[in-house]
Amino acid sequence: MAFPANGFRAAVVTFPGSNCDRDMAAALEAVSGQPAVRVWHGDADLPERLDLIALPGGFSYGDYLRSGAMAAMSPIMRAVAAAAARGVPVLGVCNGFQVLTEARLLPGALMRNADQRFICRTVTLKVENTSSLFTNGFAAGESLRIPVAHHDGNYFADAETLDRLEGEGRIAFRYAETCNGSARDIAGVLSDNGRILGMMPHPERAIEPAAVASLGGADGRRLFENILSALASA
Ligand SMILES: NC(=O)CC[C@H](N)C(=O)O
Repeated sequence: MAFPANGFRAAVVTFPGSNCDRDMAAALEAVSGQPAVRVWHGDADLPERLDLIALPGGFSYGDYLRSGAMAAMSPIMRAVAAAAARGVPVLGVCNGFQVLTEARLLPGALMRNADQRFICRTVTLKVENTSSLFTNGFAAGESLRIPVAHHDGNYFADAETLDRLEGEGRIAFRYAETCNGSARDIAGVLSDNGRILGMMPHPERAIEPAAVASLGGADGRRLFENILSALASA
């Protein structure tokens, strides 16, 4: 994929208990051809000139207190918030989504799944937003097959916030069938400027075209391709 002179530069943050950071870095490298910079939660600063910050899945701080609550207080999250305020795109997947809500970079909260069980399977998502840098290559209403693996994926926000998110086109994805009890079947939400995406499903586990559907398929790859093509044409 063509990309401007300096090449695509993404950072992947690792918290104690992250377990999808390597997969996220591998996915970014597979799609962009550029190695991702690995950043530790205790770092005070991010590398310069980033095109994307990825907060990966996992069980940061053992999910103690609430999933993502302690990671949201990590030194690196001050730098992430500052970069996001400058418009640097941020992708939070699963635990990364939990961290983004706990850090108040996205509205709402991820509660325990409605049936109290850990859910680990590939689900069908319906694409709702097609204008953000993460979703621009999808068709409205398109179905994607992406794996989920979480016990705290039950998205909650008050009715007024949910109405606002819907009115502003900030629901990125919905579950095609009920998954974890999420309000209005929300699987992913965008920030008001569309440059922060939090989603429970794992696109980095669905990037290998050769993989059969039971290994995740390749629909997640398209999300990373969307980011690259949006940035390349910006
Ligand atoms: N795969 C993950 O990121 C797990 C997220 C989270 N700790 C949960 O189980 O809810």
